[in-house]
Order: sequence, then C-alpha cells, then structure tokens
Amino acid sequence: MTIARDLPDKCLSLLLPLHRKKQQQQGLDAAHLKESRTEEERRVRANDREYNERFQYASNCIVTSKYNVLTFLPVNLFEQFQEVANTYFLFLLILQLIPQISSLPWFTTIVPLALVLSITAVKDATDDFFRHKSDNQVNNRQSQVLIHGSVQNEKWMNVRVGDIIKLENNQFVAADLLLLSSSEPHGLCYIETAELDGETNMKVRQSVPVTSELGDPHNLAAFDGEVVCEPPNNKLDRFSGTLYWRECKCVLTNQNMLLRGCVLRNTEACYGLVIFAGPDTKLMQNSGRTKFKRTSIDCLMNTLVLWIFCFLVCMGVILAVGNAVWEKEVGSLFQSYLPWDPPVDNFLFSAFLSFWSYVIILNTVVPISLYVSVEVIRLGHSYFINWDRQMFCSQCLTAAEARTTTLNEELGQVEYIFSDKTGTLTQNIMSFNKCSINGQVYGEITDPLEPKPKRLDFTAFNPLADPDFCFHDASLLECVKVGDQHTHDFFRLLSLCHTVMSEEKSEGELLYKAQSPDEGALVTAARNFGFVFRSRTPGTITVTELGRQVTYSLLAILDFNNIRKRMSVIVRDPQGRIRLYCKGADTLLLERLHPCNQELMNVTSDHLNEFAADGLRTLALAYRELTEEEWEDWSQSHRCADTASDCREERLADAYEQIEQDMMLLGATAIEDKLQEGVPETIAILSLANIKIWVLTGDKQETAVNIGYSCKMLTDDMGEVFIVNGHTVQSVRQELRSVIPSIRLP
Ligand SMILES: Nc1ncnc2c1ncn2[C@@H]1O[C@H](COP(=O)(O)OP(=O)(O)OP(=O)(O)O)[C@@H](O)[C@H]1O
Ligand SMILES: [Mg+2]
Repeated sequence: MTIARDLPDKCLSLLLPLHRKKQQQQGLDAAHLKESRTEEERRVRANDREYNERFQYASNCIVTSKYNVLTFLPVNLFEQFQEVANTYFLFLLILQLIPQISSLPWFTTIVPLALVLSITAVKDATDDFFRHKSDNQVNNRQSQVLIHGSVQNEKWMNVRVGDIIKLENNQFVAADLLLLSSSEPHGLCYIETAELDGETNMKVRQSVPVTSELGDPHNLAAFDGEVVCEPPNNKLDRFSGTLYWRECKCVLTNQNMLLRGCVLRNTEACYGLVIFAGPDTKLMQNSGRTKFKRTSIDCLMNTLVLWIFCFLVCMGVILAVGNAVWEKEVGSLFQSYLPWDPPVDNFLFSAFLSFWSYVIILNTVVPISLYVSVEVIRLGHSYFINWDRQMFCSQCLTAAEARTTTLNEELGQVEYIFSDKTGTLTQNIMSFNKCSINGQVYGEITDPLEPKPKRLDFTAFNPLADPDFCFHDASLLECVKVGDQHTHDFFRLLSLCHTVMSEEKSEGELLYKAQSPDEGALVTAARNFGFVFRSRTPGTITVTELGRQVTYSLLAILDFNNIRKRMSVIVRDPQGRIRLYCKGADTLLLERLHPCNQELMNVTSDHLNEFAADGLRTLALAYRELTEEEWEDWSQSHRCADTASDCREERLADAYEQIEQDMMLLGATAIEDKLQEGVPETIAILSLANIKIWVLTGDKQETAVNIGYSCKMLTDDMGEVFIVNGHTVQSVRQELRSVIPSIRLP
C-alpha cells in the first residue's frame, strides 16, 4: 500500500481535544464558538486568521504516535494485559502473596513476567519512538506562507486554515489547498497522487478563473475571498464548495483542490489557500486509528492457554478432592500429633486452600515462554524477509522491507488476494493496436504465418509524428492520404475529445501529458495519422490537421466518470459548425446512436467483440451535429445545473444525458496493455496454494475474461466459469443461487 508512506499509522484522537482546548484558553468570544464536533459546513476567509480562529479548526500539526512519556506506562500495560497469559501470571502473583497458599517464593513468577512485559514494552516504545520521529519530521517541514504580502518560511505545524501557501516544483503539498494561481498558463498545475491513491500518472488541477490572474504575492495578500464548503471527510475524489469574492460566486470542485500528500510536478510554482489542515485533511481522514493488531497465531495461543488453564483447574480440583478425602479419613485423626495451621479448622477449608496451592505449584504447565519464543521467531522472520534475494528488485535496487514484526506469520495464511488490473497486473503502457472505421477493420494481421509487415514510417508524411509510435497497417495511412471523410472524422475526434495537455518545448517537439494512458495512446495515434493536437486553452483547442492549423472553440467538456463511462466535447469549428464528439464504453454508447446507424452498429459490434476477445481495451466513437438553437437551449440548462448548489452532480449527469443522444457512429479503437512480467506464473503458483484471487477492472466483459485467461486466473480445465451480471444485491444473490444451488449466502 502506498497510502501515507511517509506518515505511518495514524492516531489522531489525542490531538483534536488538546488543540481545541488551547484555543479556548486564548479567550475567544464564546458566542462565536461553533460546536466543532458537528461541523456542518466550513467557512474559510483568506488571509484572516482572526476570523478563521473563531471556528477552532484543527491546526496543521499531526500526531500519529500512540503514547507520550506520561501515558506510555498505563496504556502499554493495559494493552499487554489483554494477553491472556500476562493476566494469568498477574493472577498467580496475587495468589502467591497470600501466605496460607503460597507454595513458591513470589519472585518465581514476577521475574519471568517482568521480563516478558519489559521486552514487549521496549519493542512498543521503539516502534512509537519512530512514529514520534516521523511526526516531528513532518510537522517541522518548511513551507512558504504568505504573510503580509511577503513569502516567509513556516513550519508545517504552524500553518493555519485560511493561510496562503506557496508551493514549488516537486514539493509535497502541506495541507488540503484550494488552488488560487499557478505559474503555468490558465492557472493549471500538475500533481502526482501516488501517496494518496497509488497512481503514478500525472493529474491536472486548475484554479478558478477569477483567482488565476492574481499571480504575484501582493495581489494574493490582498485577496480576501471566502470559501464555504463541505466539512472534513475522507472522499478523495470529491469536493464541493463555493468561493465568494467581490460580488462573484464560483463553484469549487475537486478539480480545484490540491490534497495533502500530493507532489507538485512540472509546475514552477503555485499558490493555494488552506481549507483543511492536519487531522482534517483527506489523507488523515482516510487513515484509521493505530489499532492493537492480533494475528491468528496470537488468537490460537490465547485459546490454547485458556484450555491449559482449564486443565490446570481440573488437576487442582482432583488433587483438592484427594486432599479433602485424606484429611477427613486420616489427617483429622492425627490432630493432636500434627495439628492444622491456625486458620484451618476443618478438612473442607484445608482442601480449598490446597486447591490454590496446587494452582501455584503446577503453574509451569502454562507455557509463558511460548510468547517470548514466538516474538523472537517473528523478529527472525522479518530479517529473513529483508534478506530474501528473490524479493530484491535489481532495477531500483530495493530489497523487501518488513515494516512490522507483529504480523509476519499472517503472510503465510493469506486466503484471498484483491488486485487492481490496470497498472498492477498490466504494465499500464497503452499502445494503439487496431481500429474499426465505418465498418472496416485496420491493424489486423490476417495471416499469422506471413512475415509481419514493416512498421510504418510516418516521418515523410507528417513531420510532427511521434517516432516511437508503432503501427503496421499501411492501408489506414492510405485512407487518410486519399482523403476518406470517415477516417478524417475518426482521427479528428481522437485529437479533440480528450483531456490531454500538451507541452511544446521547441517548435514541433510535442510532449503529451495525459491523465489516463489510454487517452495518451489515442491522441498519439491521431497525431501520427496527421491530426496533431497542438495546444489547448480553457476555451479553445488547436489542431494541425494534415498540415493546416485549425483552432476549434471549445464550448463544453462533458467529463468522464466511471458511471457514465464516456466523455464528450462540444466544439465549434472555424466555419461555425457545432459538433459533439463522444467516446466511451460500447455498452453505453451504442444505445445512444441514431436509429439510422443500425447496420454499421452491427458490424462495429462484431469488431468490438473480436477486439475484446483478443484482450484489447475497446472504446466506441461517435459524433452529433448540433444546430445553433439546440446548442443555445442545452447550454442554458447546462449552466443552470453547473451552478446548482445541491445535487449538482446528478443535475449535470442529467444534462449530459440529454445531449448525448442520436449520435452517428464513427468506429471503435482497440488498445493493448501488456501484462507485467511474471504475472501468469505468479498467479498460477498462487492458485496452487489455493489462494483465491479477485481482480477489479472496468474493462468490457469479454476483454476481462480474455485477460483472465492470459494471466492464468482462468484456465481451460476450470469446468464451471460463470458470469454474474446483476446490478442489485437481490439479483446477484438470485444468479449465484441458480448457478450453485447449495451455496450459502448471507
Ligand atoms: N478517457 C475516457 N474517455 C471515455 N471513456 C473512457 C475513458 N476511460 C475509460 N473509459 C470507458 O469507461 C470504462 C470504465 O473505465 P474506468 O477507468 O472507470 O475503469 P477502471 O476501473 O479504471 O478499469 P481498469 O482498471 O481496467 O482500467 C472503460 O471500460 C472505458 O470503456
Ligand atoms: Mg481506467
């Protein structure tokens, strides 16, 4: 897991109350104090600490350690006495302090117990020491805060909600920020979110237009906009809020936010307003408390110890009964010769006392040393993991690292593995492999026996081509050259309908920055076939079409999300025609086509199924001509949905749905994403060990099944591969029951 690599296990509960108390002592106006526990909305005014302090928002200081000097002893002892054996030995110790039953000197128990407790305590203390150290390191990192118009260095922990922070390239974001302005054009900036969600591709964030012009520190120091937004929560991909500034009101979304844990990339500098700090940041809200973890071996040992203890009690009972019988039959007759000790006055009480004495004498049957041995074995294991040569990555020169010594043996007892597909099983390097345009497939290698045709050379045809692009089917290039309208539209769509950013270092030397590698591959394909995406501004897209520069005005972007499974753009070309271009999953796109596409649709779906059966990732492409009136009508309802403060997402989805209708099919693309090295072998070995593997993917079903076969998740000798297609709990349950009647479901 990459979540919070530099910020180990989190425990925040201590920080909040302490911090809040401190602010209360500063004598703030009690009438303004809001009940912080039920924060319903957050109000933040830029550059106004006094105003923001009324709300007692958490500061940017984080605490992930479990103990401090004072709490260490009680908390740690409390945790350790949850171990059955430790409690048992404490109990013995108390028994031994009673002289009438004590049969062994008290130190025979206290020495081993003290030893076990102190070794564990030292281990816990060291773990926590490292947490303290990393907390300190994080809290003391320097960030540049804008104070009275000048940029000053401040420690991260001194940053407050409402401050404006300056970030430079490759710096970690210190708190959850609203992006205000950036050194890049149009208030754009790029971030890497690997620490948050494990994805290493770059993401784009954009500031709202009213603040993107602020630029220099003086303007920003005078900025006194107020943000009203949702309270702290753990949703990484969502943010809703509104910015009020100088009579204007802007809707804020996740697209405007830089979250703590991200790294700024490819951007010289940017400024952000702190919205959530410290424990309120989305990163920290996502990391649970540091819990006391117990492995299944621990549980087993605890049960064993309980059984052994029961056995011990039984032995004590048998021996005490023997004692009672003997005292009654024989002992009592010897009273004058060997009298009972003072408090004992009958044989039953004598038996009661001897029961406890036997519990003490026989205590060695409970194996306390087992716990120590297991701890030592775990420590040894963790070293073996660190030394394992087969887990050494020779490319990045890193060895495996056991970060905890408490959970190692669980590794040998894994039953289920949950994996993501793209980027985990596959390389996440996408290559444009085949396509279907107007019912015609390109890129197919018809005869596998014939030698593979040569890689196409695009340089003569198009000086802007990417030399790394690889395609073998010359007929597609021919179609473009002879001016086939469908082919031109197909590549025009690919060069317009995406969210890729381009960077042109020197004339003609283009570098695409794509949020999703699929899009990168498609835009690069269009580039090689003569439809070169050059640059974009918030309102335009510039494309070099077969050597001719064309600037489209970008009227709307209908974003992709994983429910819609498609994205569209609406553009106006220089002749004034308005078109909607849409690309997305065939399942959703094909049902939104104009009825006149029926024949082409049948052919294209056959092609799509063929592509999917080869394990390729497919997308269908379509367009729609819009009249000026249609556009005007729709843009009004879109604007209305976009500025709505409640249910904005649903309203936007409805608006998108309205316009993405009656489209004309252009074709389909197929992209290959190769498996990572060693994946099939690894999966085969894991399934030999009877480990069940689940893979998550958003691909087309046929593609997913095919990839399942190629990575040996599914094998030919699995007789009973079945597909469950339900959308509700009930229907899934129904389908599962019909396949396996004996299955037990909750
Ligand atoms: N940029 C895009 N534009 C249009 N449609 C897209 C885009 N990206 C994905 N899709 C479509 O949406 C579907 C779901 O994609 P999504 O990215 O949510 O899947 P995923 O969970 O990332 O799956 P995987 O890990 O297999 O990539 C895809 O199968 C594809 O058809
Ligand atoms: Mg995806």
